[in-house]
Amino acid sequence: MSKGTKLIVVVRDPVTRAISDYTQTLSKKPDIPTFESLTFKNRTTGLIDTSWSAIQIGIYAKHLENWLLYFPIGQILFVSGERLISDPAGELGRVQDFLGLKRIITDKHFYFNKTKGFPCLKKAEGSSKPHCLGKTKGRTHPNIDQKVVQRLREFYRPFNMKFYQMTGQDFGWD
Ligand SMILES: Nc1ncnc2c1ncn2[C@@H]1O[C@H](COP(=O)(O)OS(=O)(=O)O)[C@@H](OP(=O)(O)O)[C@H]1O
Repeated sequence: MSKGTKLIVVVRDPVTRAISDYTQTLSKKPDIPTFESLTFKNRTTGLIDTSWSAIQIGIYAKHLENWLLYFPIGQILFVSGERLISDPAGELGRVQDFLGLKRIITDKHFYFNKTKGFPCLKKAEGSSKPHCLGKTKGRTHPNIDQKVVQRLREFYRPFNMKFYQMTGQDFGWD
């Protein structure tokens, strides 16, 4: 990879990310254990299983430490997955600026689709029709035991703080 390569990384709340990841696996393998049981090495002590990829991927600060061995921070853009939903044009504005492109994609390209519950394109490329992402994006997540969610929030907090500090951005995941 060229030294000047620019990287764009979309990050979202690691707890929601883990549940989303699990939801995707569940859709392909309905017989897998529950999210709650996969989360812990030891549920009684609350020890999280960081070898489970759904959990591990969300420890962004650790991954960033490794990437910084190869790329300067200025070559990496961190896109907020939450803002990609609440303000897609704003977030894509940052992407276009980062890539040195003219801001061609703006608010006027999006509308909020109430059925999908997400922003969609008013016109897909090369078509005059609106376009939303497919059924595999924006799935309903299973209900997860709130105590497990809370334990995961606690687990991720220090890593999130470190990540905000490293990127100079507060993603507001607390
Ligand atoms: N506009 C729009 N429409 C639908 N979905 C949207 C959109 N913007 C962001 N998202 C969020 O993207 C999540 C899926 O993206 P992933 O990165 O998990 O996709 S991938 O499976 O890795 O390709 C998906 O996560 P889930 O909600 O868990 O399905 C969405 O929350």
